Amino acid sequence: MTNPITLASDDLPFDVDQWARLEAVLPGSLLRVDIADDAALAAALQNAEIAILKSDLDARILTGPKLKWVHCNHAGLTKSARPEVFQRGLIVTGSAGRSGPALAEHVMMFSLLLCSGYPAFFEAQKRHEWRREPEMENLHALSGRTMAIVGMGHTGKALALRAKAFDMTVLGYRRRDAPAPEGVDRMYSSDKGEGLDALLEQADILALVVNLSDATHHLIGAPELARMKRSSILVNLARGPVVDQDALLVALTEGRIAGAGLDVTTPEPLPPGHPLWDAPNTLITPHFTASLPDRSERSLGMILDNIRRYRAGEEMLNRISEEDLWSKG
Ligand SMILES: NC(=O)c1ccc[n+]([C@@H]2O[C@H](COP(=O)([O-])OP(=O)(O)OC[C@H]3O[C@@H](n4cnc5c(N)ncnc54)[C@H](O)[C@@H]3O)[C@@H](O)[C@H]2O)c1
Ligand SMILES: O=C(O)[C@H](O)CO
Repeated sequence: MTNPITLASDDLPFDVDQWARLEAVLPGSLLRVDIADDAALAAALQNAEIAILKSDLDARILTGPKLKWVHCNHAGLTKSARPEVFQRGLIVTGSAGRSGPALAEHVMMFSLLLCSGYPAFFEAQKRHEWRREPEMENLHALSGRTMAIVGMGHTGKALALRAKAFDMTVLGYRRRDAPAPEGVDRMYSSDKGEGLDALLEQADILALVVNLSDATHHLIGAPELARMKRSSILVNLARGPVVDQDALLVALTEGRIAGAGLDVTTPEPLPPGHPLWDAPNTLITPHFTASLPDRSERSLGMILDNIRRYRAGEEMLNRISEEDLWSKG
């Protein structure tokens, strides 16, 4: 069997042994390309049937007469998964799930810090003050409270298990109606005609771990924030535009919700003068979560499995569907 010519971007996070394992399944047909070299990339795309990339590259670049499959080593693809790519019949896959447990921990970190009033304690500590303000006493343990999860993919499922281990009630929201994953007390789905209202109304923590697509752009805006409890907290690990950030800023400033934990913003980086930095009870991390020790191995495993599936004509892992399209950005 001849191997398809496969372009692999040199910036993939693989060590020598991992590169050798990739080369071993594609003997004599792997083109390693310096992604910063536009001419080398364009030339390689003329011959390649498969492109394995670290970055979520712009769909306009991803053209070649023989190109059939593009893999981007990111979970959320918004630049490559564009309408023109699907019109050209390309298969697009990503690495969703390579960081699921770490993202779930980040949601738990924001939840614990915000519900335990940690930002105010930390400010007091920096001033060397032993301080118990009345509002500091109105703090909530996670146990017995409700975690509502929007997006029940790799991260959503990992988060459900962690929230359940904290004795929380766990609600989940996804597109398709299917049995509840482990740890989820009640699933809601758009296929059953259910909207987000039940989650918004019951959530103590509303966690966004969903793809950004045309369907989820500004999924949480002023009407949704108005339905949330005043004591609730919004956590966004997905992508900035899943939230209408202007509406969030108003809700935080007016005390419509009690706080926010944001690993993603609009734009990124968030400019130094942006008012969101100073929003009440808001924690911001710079799209940066802790890494799993086997993160690159998880990526390589998905790529090797998908090469096998591609050759066998089987359904591929993490294939982006037209429903996942983000055509506005
Ligand atoms: N903050 C970070 O560093 C970071 C890292 C990785 C991923 N992410 C973001 O988190 C998202 C989730 O990551 P993952 O690895 O769990 O991906 P995933 O693809 O496994 O999960 C996403 C889930 O969202 C669901 N979904 C999509 N559109 C929906 C809709 N309209 N309504 C309900 N559910 C919908 C999908 O069906 C899927 O189950 C990614 O898409 C990415 O945007 C952020
Ligand atoms: O989608 C991902 O993999 C992370 O957010 C990094 O962009």
